[in-house]
Amino acid sequence: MEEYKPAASYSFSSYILAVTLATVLVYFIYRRGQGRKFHYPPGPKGLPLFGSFFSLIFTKRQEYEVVNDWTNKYGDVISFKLLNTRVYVLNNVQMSHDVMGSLSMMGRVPVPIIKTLTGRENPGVAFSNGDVWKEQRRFLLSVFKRADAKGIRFEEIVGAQAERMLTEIEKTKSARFDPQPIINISIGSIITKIVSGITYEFDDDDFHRLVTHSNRVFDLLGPAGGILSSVPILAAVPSPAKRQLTKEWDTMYDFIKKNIASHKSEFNPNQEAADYIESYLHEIAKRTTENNKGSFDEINLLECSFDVLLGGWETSATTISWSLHTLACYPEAQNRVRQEIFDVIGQERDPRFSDRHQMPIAMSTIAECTRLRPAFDFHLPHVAEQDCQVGEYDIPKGSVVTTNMSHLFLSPTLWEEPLEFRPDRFLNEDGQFDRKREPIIFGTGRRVCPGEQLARTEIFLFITSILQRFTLSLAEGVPKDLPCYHRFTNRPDPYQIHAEKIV
Ligand code: HEM
Repeated sequence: MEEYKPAASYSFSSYILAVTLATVLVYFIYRRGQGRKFHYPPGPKGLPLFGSFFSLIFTKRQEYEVVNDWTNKYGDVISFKLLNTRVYVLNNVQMSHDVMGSLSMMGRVPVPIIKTLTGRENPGVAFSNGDVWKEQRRFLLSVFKRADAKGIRFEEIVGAQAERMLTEIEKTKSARFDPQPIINISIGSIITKIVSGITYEFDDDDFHRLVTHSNRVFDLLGPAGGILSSVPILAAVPSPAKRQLTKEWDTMYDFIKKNIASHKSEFNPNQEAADYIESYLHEIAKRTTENNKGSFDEINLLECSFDVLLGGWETSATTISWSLHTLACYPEAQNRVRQEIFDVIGQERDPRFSDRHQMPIAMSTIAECTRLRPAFDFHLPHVAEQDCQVGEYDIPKGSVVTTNMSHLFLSPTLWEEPLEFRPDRFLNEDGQFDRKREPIIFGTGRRVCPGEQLARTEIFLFITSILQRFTLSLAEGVPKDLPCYHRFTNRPDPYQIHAEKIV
């Protein structure tokens, strides 16, 4: 295998090339746009043609820090130009629900790598648009909705992997260890089981290759909600990092293609589907009989399976990894959740997802963990497919719109002492979990995360299973304010904890 050399997700030279290309393009767009008057929200003025591009490039600060300065200056909705694209950032939950829920706001910026590898402009669910997106998303949701009733059983799959994770943690015998690889592999096993039906051994060669390549994809992709990566002209600029990403992406496709081929060779139309690929083959067969193929074919099956792997792996693993770090920092909070676990579930029975209804302390503690350490700074950007409005302002067709989670979750204007860990902020006067205040980690509107139910099951079962059996503490030298690695998600830097078994 060729040596893997990590590269920055978007290299500086790419941006310089992009600037040159964009200058020409923007000039023509600027000329064409003369005479049309839109009422834009306030925001940084930026430079003619380039807009605020250089403010985000020529800085050592993170993108979200720069945008939060603008947010503090300009308010609930801000807008600015990046080359030829107008970007809107929503800093208000209700506004995010209203705008992202609009029929005009369902688009995504296309990912050129997908076209390079599949030869098709618009396949899959996470980066597709129009009728293909509607059809593929509806189908994915219908498969996930059937979960736990028949076919794919989320709770059973997650419970089995939680058990394997506990066995791995127990092997550490209270010595310091990094929980992230264990969480990553356990979540990866859940998502591959859902897509392919196979439970891989942790040391299976195929599975190991997939873990390695998917980690590289997550590293190379850059922030999922990144504002610069949502500018179409930049997404199209070639770079060494993108060439490397294309290779890694293709290796993940190979894994899925192998699974599709083996499912096809064993396909029995009279047998109930037990995983996503099988459900999809049933749909293709049914539609062929009805002479109503729609967008159901093997390229869409490949891309949708990839999207589920991509969307459902690092996101959940990052959220759980941060939660374990946070809980290890706050032994008092752990004790409160543990007492609730003992009261509601006891020490013998495994936690069930339905237990959450009787467990306000656990739910509010999980909500506070996700607020304090959001997996993304911004929601995956949407593209306006038609001219539309946000309050009194215009959003012209083609604009990119995102929601600023780092502001909504951590701003002192919205939360009392936002950097303090206080799970009780999510309890109402009756001591019940107040769902209305919960951080909107799964997005809002029509493209809201279709894996929400699965992710909630994973987070709840993993955290309660660990706290039922172990007391967590930070290993010596690990900081409470652990830095994070801004890649596909805000992954924690490597850290170590102790897990002391409760006897
Ligand atoms: C804690 C875990 C997770 C978080 C924080 C998360 C968050 C998100 C967010 C913010 C979006 C973008 C929503 C938008 O565009 O408005 C999204 C989309 C998506 N997520 Fe998740 N997600 C998680 C887990 C999962 C899981 C487990 C799966 C699959 C099983 C999944 C699959 C997807 C897919 C396919 C999309 C694209 C939907 C579309 O474009 O229509 N996610 N997720």
